[in-house]
Amino acid sequence: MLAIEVENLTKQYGKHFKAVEKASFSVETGEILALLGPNGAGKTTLFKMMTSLSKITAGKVNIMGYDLHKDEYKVKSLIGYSCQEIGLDPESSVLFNMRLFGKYQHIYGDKLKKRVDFLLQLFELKEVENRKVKLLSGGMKKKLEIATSLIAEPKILFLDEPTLGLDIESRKKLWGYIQQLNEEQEMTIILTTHYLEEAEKLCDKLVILESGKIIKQGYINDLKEEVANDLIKINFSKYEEHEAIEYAYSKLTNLSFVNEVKKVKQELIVSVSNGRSYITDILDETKNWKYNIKSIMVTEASLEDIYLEHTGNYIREV
Ligand SMILES: Nc1ncnc2c1ncn2[C@@H]1O[C@H](COP(=O)(O)OP(=O)(O)OP(=O)(O)O)[C@@H](O)[C@H]1O
Repeated sequence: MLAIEVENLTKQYGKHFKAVEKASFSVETGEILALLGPNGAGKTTLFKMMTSLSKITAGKVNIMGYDLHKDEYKVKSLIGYSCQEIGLDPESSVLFNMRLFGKYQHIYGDKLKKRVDFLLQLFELKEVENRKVKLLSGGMKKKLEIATSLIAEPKILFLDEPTLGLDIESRKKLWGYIQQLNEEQEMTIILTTHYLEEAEKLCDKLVILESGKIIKQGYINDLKEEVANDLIKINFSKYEEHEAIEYAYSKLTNLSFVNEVKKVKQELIVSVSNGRSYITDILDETKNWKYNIKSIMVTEASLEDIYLEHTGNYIREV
């Protein structure tokens, strides 16, 4: 069953600027989808429209078969939304914030107490339940943001930059919680991220957004297969980089087994059908070059290569 269906979703600010333009994609129940894109691509705007926090200019959102426009109340009962601006009160305790968010969502009494307790255990926040939010670490705050969005037992979870600014250890821990929610509770999850590693680790599906438009989408495995080629990445010494890249580019594009050569910043990326078997041919070719090669590496296509293939740029990670 489709959990999320978005059709031609558009957000216009003012007369001419479209922050999101005709976005269409879908997510099956139990899948995790990543919306990937640089700053200002329109990820948050898309999320806000899908969660009815921002008015839709044009297009449609269906959540578990319910039209957001016609059944807003029902849709809201099915989703949880976690973002930085969620509005935690920094001067109050973890417990107080959790209970307050429960009340916002019309959950009271024993039911609220049990749910809050369950979530604090799940996210290992029980020990700090009486601590003021302003005294929590970044990782704890992120966990609390997610926990508050889960109080009403949503079927679909929206996570806006769930691990932004966290160190890699805290990030990995949060990935564990997200996977647990997905696997144990069959929760459908849609998240925005700048981190390719995050999308690769967690997600089944990918939507790449640039300047408000979807430029590529699909299952990560299919997208990797599309890139199909292995990539041989060549770097040169800094002082002769530019000249060397131009020279190597002209030489490599003439080799019969090379499918494509791309110049990306200080790197040459050579696509070949079977990198491992051709690496010696490439090394032979480079023997006579007068330029110093700093490194030469064979890799299988990664999410970064998929991103590069479709955007022509490495994603700017922050
Ligand atoms: N209320 C608004 N009025 C006018 N323009 C806006 C408004 N909100 C957002 N924008 C613009 O819409 C574009 C998309 O912004 P959005 O916050 O959705 O991007 P994003 O992909 O989430 O970026 P980031 O990763 O930096 O959060 C940006 O150019 C932003 O400046």
